Amino acid sequence: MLSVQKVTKRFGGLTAVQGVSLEVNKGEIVGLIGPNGAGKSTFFNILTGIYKPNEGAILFEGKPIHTQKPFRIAKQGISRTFQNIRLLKEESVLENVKVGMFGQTRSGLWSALLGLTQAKKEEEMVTEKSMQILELVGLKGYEGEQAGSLSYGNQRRVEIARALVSNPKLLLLDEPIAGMNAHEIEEMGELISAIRTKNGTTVILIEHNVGMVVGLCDRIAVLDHGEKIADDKPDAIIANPAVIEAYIGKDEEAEVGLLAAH
Ligand SMILES: Nc1ncnc2c1ncn2[C@@H]1O[C@H](COP(=O)(O)OP(=O)(O)OP(=O)(O)O)[C@@H](O)[C@H]1O
Repeated sequence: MLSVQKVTKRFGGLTAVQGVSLEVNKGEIVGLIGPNGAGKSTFFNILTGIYKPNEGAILFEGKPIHTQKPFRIAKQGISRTFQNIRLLKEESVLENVKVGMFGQTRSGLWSALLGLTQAKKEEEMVTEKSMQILELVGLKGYEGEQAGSLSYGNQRRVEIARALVSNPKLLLLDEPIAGMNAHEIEEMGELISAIRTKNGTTVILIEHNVGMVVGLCDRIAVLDHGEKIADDKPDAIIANPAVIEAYIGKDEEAEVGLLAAH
């Protein structure tokens, strides 16, 4: 589904991502781990078109996307969440999810303003789809609540719902369990598995909690100083000396998780 080929991104004299390749198959859940500053978020920003790579290519379903603008990439079926929760906190949960369909509907501003039939139909369709997704992420009944009033874990669910409402083929999750308690982490793991099973969505997730990644992912790629140093099944990753070495002294949370998983 996704073929990242020797991608490099430089910021002035700093190489944030260096010659990284990654193949992702349809239906896989792939973890992307690495110490702070390893280049994980930059890699997501390259995939979604926020940054253009200086070198390399990215094919999505066989077509090059590294030259395309973010909205075009999104339209082809790549959706993401962000490290920091980005909700319209004053708006309802439903409105926040509907925002995820922006750019997917056909009616223009004028027809929307004039309330023409096409716009009305689309509005109904978007609401219905949003309600279905809210049920999938376990937020049925919360649609009328103000997004900012929800628990931290549920706000993350709203973000995922917003990313899912456009029916993405590939979902990129940037630290989906950051700041969550143990119970919320377990529930989020179950939700990500359910998204794959029920919707057939392929997932790449960045995460510092190695225990969670090991339990959830089919495969894990490890970045260190912008380079991919490992790409393997979870059991092999936690036994890989280069991975352990990369973490030691750099990321306490991940180091403890890695040793515990080991
Ligand atoms: N827009 C930018 N301009 C300049 N340098 C940047 C920019 N974005 C990222 N960097 C640098 O690139 C390197 C990789 O950063 P990145 O945020 O991708 O790492 P990360 O693995 O996601 O880290 P973390 O786990 O802390 O979120 C860092 O040295 C960072 O300071």
